[in-house]
Amino acid sequence: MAGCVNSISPPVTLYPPRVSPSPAARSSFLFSGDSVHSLYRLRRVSRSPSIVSPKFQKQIVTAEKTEPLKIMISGAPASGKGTQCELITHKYGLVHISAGDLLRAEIASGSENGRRAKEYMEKGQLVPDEIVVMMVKDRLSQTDSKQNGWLLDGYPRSSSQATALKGFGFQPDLFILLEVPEDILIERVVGRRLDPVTGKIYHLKYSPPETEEIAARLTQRFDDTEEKAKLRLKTHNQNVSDVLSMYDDITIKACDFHLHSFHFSFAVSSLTIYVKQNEETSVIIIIQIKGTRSKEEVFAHIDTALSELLQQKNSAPSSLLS
Ligand SMILES: Nc1ncnc2c1ncn2[C@@H]1O[C@H](COP(=O)(O)OP(=O)(O)O)[C@@H](O)[C@H]1O
Repeated sequence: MAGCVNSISPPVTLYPPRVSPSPAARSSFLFSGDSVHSLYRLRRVSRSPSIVSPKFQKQIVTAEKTEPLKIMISGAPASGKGTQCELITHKYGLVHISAGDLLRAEIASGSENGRRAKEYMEKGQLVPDEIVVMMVKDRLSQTDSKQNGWLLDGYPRSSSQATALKGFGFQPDLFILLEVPEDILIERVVGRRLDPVTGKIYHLKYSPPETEEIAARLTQRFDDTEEKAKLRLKTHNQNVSDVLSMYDDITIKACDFHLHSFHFSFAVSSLTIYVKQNEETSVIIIIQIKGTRSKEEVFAHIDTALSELLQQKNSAPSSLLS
């Protein structure tokens, strides 16, 4: 890989000169049209190459006709993933697949894998790939996920998990990363409670249960103590850059195959979007959102990105790529 990078001049790889993308393709990447950054970005894009090569255009068109949305969401413990997943699945009808929930179900089943998984979860460590990867792959392969699209929560947490899933042919359209300061996260985790009857999540201080009856039956996740939350946070911080760098690997691989690759990034207040594209992977967009904002504000950012993406996928081939 390193040899590959060195052998190609980065500016040539990332920004081959002077071919403008179509207006439709340009606008499809604008998530916040009124900001200075977006204008800057528009200029960057308009100096960039045609976003897709003719050969790749055919591949995208095919994918758009047949494939529903495929989203990955990542964030530290209590960063608001659960809340955002609920809002996303409610609006977009995606199948929510949480690696943590799959593992907890495995523990509840009493299986050997569940027993082993719990040992790692109690230490706030990643459960080994040989348990997690097939579990997630099997769930993604089920008919509902294939038909309705999926929202994969808490996976991948390492580049090896990302690579494994890619090997099975699962690539996301969008990668969402929720970022929240650590002190807030710990407070959120320690006060978090679950109502086992309704599945609703409460916080003892910020969203307390409505009645005494509910309060009496609330449970706490075994790994939601301060000590374990700190360990999970440490693991998350160690792994997140690894996962994000997985997209760099993809871009590097593109030059291995002598394909076009395309990459730019920009920031709009709390939202950062990176777009990388190559012939092998289609378009992957990473949005980093500061989860300290209200859940409505965070969702508004995600919603904008998803609507744009969906529109792009559903566009007639002629309007998207002409
Ligand atoms: N993709 C994964 N790979 C390995 N272990 C995982 C994965 N997802 C979840 N786990 C394990 O399950 C635990 C709980 O995960 P989750 O329910 O997503 O909560 P959190 O994100 O708050 O840690 C993690 O601390 C980890 O031990």
